[in-house]
Amino acid sequence: MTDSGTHKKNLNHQGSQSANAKPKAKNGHKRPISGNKPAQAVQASQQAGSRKAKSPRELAMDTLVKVAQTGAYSNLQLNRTLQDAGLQRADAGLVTELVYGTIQRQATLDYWLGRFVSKGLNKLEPWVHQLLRMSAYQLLYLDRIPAHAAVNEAVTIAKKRGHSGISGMVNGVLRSIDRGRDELQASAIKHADPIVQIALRHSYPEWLVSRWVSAYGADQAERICAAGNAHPHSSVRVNSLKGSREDAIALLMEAGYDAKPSAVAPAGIAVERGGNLADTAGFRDGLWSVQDESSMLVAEVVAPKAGMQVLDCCAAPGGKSTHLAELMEGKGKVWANDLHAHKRDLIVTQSERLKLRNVEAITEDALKLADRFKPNSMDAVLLDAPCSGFGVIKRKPEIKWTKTLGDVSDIAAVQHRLLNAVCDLVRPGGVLVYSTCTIERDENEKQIADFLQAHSEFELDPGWPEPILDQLRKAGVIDEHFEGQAQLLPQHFDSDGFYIARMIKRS
Ligand SMILES: C[S@@+](CC[C@H](N)C(=O)[O-])C[C@H]1O[C@@H](n2cnc3c(N)ncnc32)[C@H](O)[C@@H]1O
Repeated sequence: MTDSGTHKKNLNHQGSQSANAKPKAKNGHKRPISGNKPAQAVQASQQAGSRKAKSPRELAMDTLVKVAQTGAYSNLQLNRTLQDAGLQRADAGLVTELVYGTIQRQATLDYWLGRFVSKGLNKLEPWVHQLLRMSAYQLLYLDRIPAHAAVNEAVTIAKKRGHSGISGMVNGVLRSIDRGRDELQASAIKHADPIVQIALRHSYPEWLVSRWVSAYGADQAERICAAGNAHPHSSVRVNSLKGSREDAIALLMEAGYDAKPSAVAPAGIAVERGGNLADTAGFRDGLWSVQDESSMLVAEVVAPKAGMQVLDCCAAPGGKSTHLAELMEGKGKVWANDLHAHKRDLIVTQSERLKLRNVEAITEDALKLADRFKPNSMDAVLLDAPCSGFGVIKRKPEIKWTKTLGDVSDIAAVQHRLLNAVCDLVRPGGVLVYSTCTIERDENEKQIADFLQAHSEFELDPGWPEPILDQLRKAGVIDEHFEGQAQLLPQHFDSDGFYIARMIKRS
């Protein structure tokens, strides 16, 4: 059983704003840094200098407070912070590491902090609580930040923001954590209840662990939790209309990326090292798109043919619509629909960048698509439904703290309505593919079982492309009983957790 919490990350940072201080995960991957624009950076840091700029740690602390208090997505809030501050790359990397890592590990951090904060963590001011979490994260999870740097910087922030009692308390608590470092390992947390133990070791809410233990067993549940704390690697999908995967790999390697063919997606390339993939010539020229490898399987499972009419009901920002259009060799039509008018532009921008002429972006509530299109008019319909998102926790760690059991049943009810609203658009003999980026059975297998029970005109279809089935079998995702639906867990390919069901409408 993996416990990434027992290994400290190798972070080369001396606590100052050093240029070579690039945070690294324990496996050598860097977290993607967004909002890092050198020209703006220089200008903004000059402006910031005259305003008494905040240190990277103070910026990280403020970001954590905002995410916790406003429910903002961590990636969006972090982008805003980085763009406003205009940090050098190394400092931006430190802020990124501290924000994601602290949110990821907050339950484990609170478990240990609770021992040393005598008045109780819930009595702390929000900024003090986040400062302690963030500093304990450095002490317990980041190898190359010297303890004195983590503690001193925390005390400096506490002095700047609070009274002397607070800075004294921060100093005392962090020094106690530092002294006990060898004992305060996630793997040292023992509890008679395996659910509580997994939840505390890997930092997840108990209700979520409990559901995963029921659905997948304790061993797999613990692997899911560990995988959700790993650094995500990047990946791109090659535009098959513009070149081969081999050519794209060669271009990426030339540009300094460590690129290799995806273990699961035929058009995918896994990228281990390098900068922002959306900031490459190949991306701008439409040679590739940035997409998770599990997500790339969805259009492959739809397996559309050139000339078909295909409807993507929930399409923005257009990752799967554009993939469908590529697989159709630019012929036929992909109707790329989304509820939100402002998201239509995202689909148009991607289609134009990829030079795809067979994507038509439309704006409609998918519940009303039956008013716009005739029954039996589509060769294939894709419902990539809104979902709880538990498959993408490693990219959006706050999901584990913000989503509730009530959210799961609410979104499952929406998915049920969406499936019922769009299924009549599939022609007899046509295909309906349902997918989510979650690992919740109520939104996946159970959703589809209920749908098939109510719609005897549909049946699951195991006729997926053989190269994909082969990889899924090798990874243990499916077995000889495969019927046409698969649940990828985040540990299977180190990619997102995804559910895909392919159904055929009987002729
Ligand atoms: C999982 S995301 C889709 C991702 C997209 N398929 C891709 O691969 O880029 C779900 C999308 O569903 C849209 N959505 C939510 N409710 C909807 C509805 N009732 N009708 C249409 N779209 C909806 C959201 O705006 C969101 O963009």
